[in-house]
Amino acid sequence: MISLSQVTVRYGDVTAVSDVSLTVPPGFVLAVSGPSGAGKSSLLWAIAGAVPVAKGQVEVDGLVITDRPAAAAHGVVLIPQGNGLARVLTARENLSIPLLAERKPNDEVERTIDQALTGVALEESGDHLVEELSGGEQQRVAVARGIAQQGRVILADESTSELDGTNRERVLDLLHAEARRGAAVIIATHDPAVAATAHGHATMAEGHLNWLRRI
Ligand SMILES: Nc1ncnc2c1ncn2[C@@H]1O[C@H](COP(=O)(O)OP(=O)(O)OP(=O)(O)O)[C@@H](O)[C@H]1O
Repeated sequence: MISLSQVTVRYGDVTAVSDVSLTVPPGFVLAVSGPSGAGKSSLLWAIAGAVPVAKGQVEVDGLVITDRPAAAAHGVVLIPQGNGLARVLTARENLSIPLLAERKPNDEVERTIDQALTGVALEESGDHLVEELSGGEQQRVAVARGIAQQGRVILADESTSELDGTNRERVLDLLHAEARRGAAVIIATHDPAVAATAHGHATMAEGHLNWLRRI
């Protein structure tokens, strides 16, 4: 369960997120849309513990989120805009880093990576360097890395923006499957077709959140 109460995020004089309260229970997908600069990424970063909260509180399943390492250890997975992949490592290596950090056995890590790459139809590309992959393929690697972590919260920031229709459907199916597994999922998106698949839909404007369809 993601619970935000009156969360504000500031960068100096800029208020990126203003007094946002929301809950996303396990099993639900929330889409957040809104114009560029509205505060969508900052909202996800706050939930991921990647930016400090100036006011209010973020809680995930009872844990107050204060920093990224604690949030990650608690199962808060961020699939960042721009993918956040190491370009000079292979797709497999990128997927393995968070899994090995969890000290999972090697054979389990390999199995999980195979499943995740197959899920995004990149089972043949695991040994390619990220910099050799197309933009859309890199985006699918980032999604596979997020899915492989089996988090309790999945935060997908524009994770379908570079995909064709087939791959967009594939990624949306994966994110919905994560929700059915029990994750609480938030997708930041400019794409109305993506938002239409979610259980709830909110928009952001100048840091404020407004519900179009409530969870
Ligand atoms: N690190 C930062 N330092 C200063 N200002 C920032 C920083 N990151 C974001 N901002 C500002 O905060 C506001 C919200 O940005 P944010 O990236 O959260 O919006 P967004 O809705 O995700 O935009 P986009 O759709 O373009 O990704 C913007 O005014 C942006 O310029």
